[in-house]
Amino acid sequence: MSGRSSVEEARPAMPVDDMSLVATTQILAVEVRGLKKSYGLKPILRGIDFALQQGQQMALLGANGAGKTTILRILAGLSRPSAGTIHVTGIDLLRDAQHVRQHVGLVAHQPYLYEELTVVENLLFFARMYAVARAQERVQELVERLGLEKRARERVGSLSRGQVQRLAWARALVHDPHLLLLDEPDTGLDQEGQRIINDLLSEHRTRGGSVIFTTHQLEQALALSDSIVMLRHGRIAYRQDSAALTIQELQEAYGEAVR
Ligand SMILES: Nc1ncnc2c1ncn2[C@@H]1O[C@H](COP(=O)(O)OP(=O)(O)OP(=O)(O)O)[C@@H](O)[C@H]1O
Repeated sequence: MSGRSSVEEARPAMPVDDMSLVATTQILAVEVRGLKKSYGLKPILRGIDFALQQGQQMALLGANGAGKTTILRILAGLSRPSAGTIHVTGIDLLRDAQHVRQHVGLVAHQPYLYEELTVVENLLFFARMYAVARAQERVQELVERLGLEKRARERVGSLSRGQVQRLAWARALVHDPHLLLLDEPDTGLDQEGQRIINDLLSEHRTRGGSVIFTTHQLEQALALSDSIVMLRHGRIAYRQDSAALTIQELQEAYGEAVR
């Protein structure tokens, strides 16, 4: 991945489930402390703490409206927290959101694409925004990887839901980010689309990239994560290393958390 060395400052690494155990060598992918967010007078996040090591995948679970998307949007620099501190690959998000955005790719419910531009025009726009080297080649590569060749010159407004989701994945990956934030990322994808994103995710992991993803599929959460964090009423109700969990235990914990 590009640009990693620029952020390798000496921040300590902490396991996701215990902020008090401090290792010393590895920079954290994400460190969130005391995160709060309110919309008007309505508190949504009431004090969230977690950390994610480089190369780790975290599943963020919780009922509809629990605040999962809100956390991902804040981490992506699209929404400001009401309180708390956030570091992404060692960079203080509140001080330098622009720099953080260079390291983050987001696949969300909203595709964040320009409907009037074509597939290729959208990707070129984002590639240039992120100052991607050899933008044309990178865009071409992603169009092919996501199986969008036949739609490359069509406007986004004319694409199907699944094709838009494929393009949203390409946009999220165009600058080869360290951290992928994935909000129910297989929504709308057919079997082939799911196979493609599984391959892309596996390559991201192989390169040492980190992932935070949301899903309502508990089997998928357990299979694809190193750790699980569950939200309830704006707080973390449960966290556990995935390797320590069976699907039955996860279902039980989820049942309690969403009650
Ligand atoms: N822009 C906004 N203005 C006011 N309230 C908002 C806004 N965005 C989100 N909310 C509220 O914040 C709460 C958390 O929403 P969020 O989208 O983060 O939930 P979620 O856990 O991602 O849910 P889901 O599983 O349905 O995707 C909800 O009550 C929602 O209504």
